[in-house]
Formats: sequence, structure tokens, C-alpha cells
Amino acid sequence: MDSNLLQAQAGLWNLTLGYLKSMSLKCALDLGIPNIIDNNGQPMTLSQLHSVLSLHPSKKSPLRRVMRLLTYFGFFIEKSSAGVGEEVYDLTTQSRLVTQKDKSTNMLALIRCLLDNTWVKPSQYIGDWFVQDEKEVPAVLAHGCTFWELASQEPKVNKMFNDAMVSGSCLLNDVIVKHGDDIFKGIKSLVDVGGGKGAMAELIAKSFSHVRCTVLDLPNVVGDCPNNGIVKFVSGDMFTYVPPADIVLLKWVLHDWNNEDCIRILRRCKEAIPSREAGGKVIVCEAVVGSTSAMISEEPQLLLDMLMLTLTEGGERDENQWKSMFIEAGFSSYKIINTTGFMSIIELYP
Ligand SMILES: C[S@@+](CC[C@H](N)C(=O)[O-])C[C@H]1O[C@@H](n2cnc3c(N)ncnc32)[C@H](O)[C@@H]1O
Ligand SMILES: O=c1cc(-c2ccc(O)cc2)oc2c(O)c(O)ccc12
Repeated sequence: MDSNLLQAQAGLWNLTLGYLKSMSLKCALDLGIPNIIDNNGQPMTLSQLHSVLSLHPSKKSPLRRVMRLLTYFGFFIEKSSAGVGEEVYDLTTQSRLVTQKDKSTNMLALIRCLLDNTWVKPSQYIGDWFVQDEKEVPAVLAHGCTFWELASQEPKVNKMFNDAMVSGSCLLNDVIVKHGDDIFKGIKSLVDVGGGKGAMAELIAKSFSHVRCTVLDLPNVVGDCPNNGIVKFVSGDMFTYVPPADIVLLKWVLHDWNNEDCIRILRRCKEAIPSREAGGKVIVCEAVVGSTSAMISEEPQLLLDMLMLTLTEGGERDENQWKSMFIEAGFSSYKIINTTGFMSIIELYP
């Protein structure tokens, strides 16, 4: 048999059934397996897991199959344990990302959100969306309204999304703080445009006390955020007005919007900052497709791009796409100052 053909067939199986990786992960999180192993303080056998979960005896073999798949993909590790007579399962670096006690380094809220039906359902409508003329995104076909409308109408979705954004930032936050001495040198003020509940701004304000931090976001996001003396919250629309500051931060905002809207947002941001000589700059934190740090493939960038396609009019862009947008918005130059995992930090100069 032609080995190319067999490889192609295996690849097709992977592509077809890949969603079951996500759903097996969802199952493990629904059951709370990573936390059960973490709380146990040592690796657990299948029998122990089955017993702690109080599952019906008939579910022991299916549980083994879920554990086998997640072990295959590196979420758990299976170790042989002398004396126990059964394999034991332990956490890996991957699963520890959802068990961290410190909320600011725990990705659980993001992962649970991305696996929730509100986020998953629109992906089933991509084909239908392609063949209709309306400009609406697949999420509108799935939910009858845009993702943003849904979040503003349903407090549960709004909370899930805002918590997800905080938890998704964990590793990037560290990098921003690490590079902060360079980024924030001589800077007095920063406005985080579309800054959500202010987690990033608060971290910057606490780490660099000479920087006064403001968050601009929509009323349904920051309306109930108390001015805590660390960060100032401003309700508003970034298409209309961005409060003046030395630095404007745009983290995971531009990937929500099409090119024309991004250019409008970037122009408002440019109006808000002083000249380059006076330290004015815009900092964009986004994926630059094709640019990742060592050993990290661009697969997560391509998958995030598809998520954006289902939920928003935006998407993940490569360096050429970013460059033309920055020029069109009136910036003189840009520098990719860091690429962490699959996300980059880009400085734009007026
Ligand atoms: C993907 S979230 C990113 C949140 C935050 N920057 C972070 O990294 O966690 C995009 C944010 O843009 C905000 N947003 C959307 N439209 C906006 C507008 N017209 N003016 C201000 N903020 C807006 C949303 O409410 C949301 O908080
Ligand atoms: O559901 C999401 C998730 C993101 C997201 C996930 C992971 C990252 O590293 C960055 C961003 O962004 C979203 C977004 O911008 C949006 O408008 C809706 C949903 C999501």
C-alpha cells in the first residue's frame, strides 16, 4: 500500500475528529480531574480517580479512554508505579496551567470559556455563513445577535468573557512587566484601550508606580468598576475618543475588528499620544501570524484566527498585514519588541 496515501488518510482522520480533543479536555475540566489530582498531592490511579469522582462502575473503562487520549496529547502523564499494580496519572506543565492557585497565572477561566457552547456553536455555521450574502459573522447565525450584543445582554456570558480575558493574559503579563523598564522609561501615563476589567492596567500601575493608568472600555464592562486609586476607569467608545496619555495600550482589541475599523481605532490612539520625541507610542499586543518564539508552531495562531472569524469581523494578521495597517493609520514606524509563545508585543511610533 502507498505510504503517502496511508499518511494522507491518517491526516484526514485527525483533521476530521480533531474536535474530540477539545471535547475530551472539556470533559476532564467538567469533572474537575486536574484539580482532583492536584489536591491529592501525588499521582492517582484510575481506580482512585474513579472512586473520588463517585462514578458508576460502568464508567471506569470510558474514563480510562478519556485519560488515555489526554495523556497522548500531553495534558496528563502516565507513570508506571511499582507496588500499586496500576498505571498512575499525574499533571504535566500543560495541566498545571489550569490548576495554579494564583488566579493571575491560571488559564482555567479562558479554557472553560473557549470550550463553552456559546463559543463553540458559531463554528458549526461557518459553511452556512460563507454562502449567504449578509455581512454578519457566524456567531449571528448561531445566536441571533453578535457576540458583543450577547455579552451585553447576558451577564453570565459577559462575566465568563471578562474572566477569560484576565486568565488568558497570564504569561503575556509577565513579559510586559519584564520588558517594562524599557517600555515605560520616562513615561508618566498610559491608557489601556478596550482594557476590560483593568487587570493589565492594574499590574502595570503596581509594577511601575510612576505610570498613571487609565482603562477605557464600554459602559457594560467598566460601568461597575470602582475607581480603586490604582486605575482610573473611563466608560466610552474608542471609535470616538481616546483619553490622552503617553502610551496607548491595545491588547487583543484589534483582532476583533476589520481593517477599516482598526485604522479608525489606531487614528484615535495616535491623536491621544504626544510626539515620538516626547515618548509617545502605541503598544499593540497581538499574534503576528508566522512569527512565534522558538519551538512554538503557528497552529494556535491559525486556530485563534478561526475563532475570530466565527465571532468577530477581525482575525489574526501576519506582519505585512499589520505593517500596511500601521502605515495607513499614519504611524511612521513600528518594532516587534518581543514574541512570547504565539503572541507579540509591537511598538508603534507616531
Ligand atoms: C478581546 S477584549 C480584550 C480585553 C483586554 N484588552 C484584555 O486583553 O484582556 C476586547 C475589549 O474591547 C472592548 N471594546 C469593544 N468595543 C469597544 C469600544 N467601542 N470602545 C471601547 N472598548 C471596546 C470590549 O468591551 C473588550 O473589553
Ligand atoms: O473567546 C475569545 C478569546 C480571545 C482570545 C483568546 C486567547 C488569546 O490569547 C487572546 C484572545 O479573544 C476573543 C475576542 O477578542 C473576542 O472579541 C471575542 C472572544 C474572544
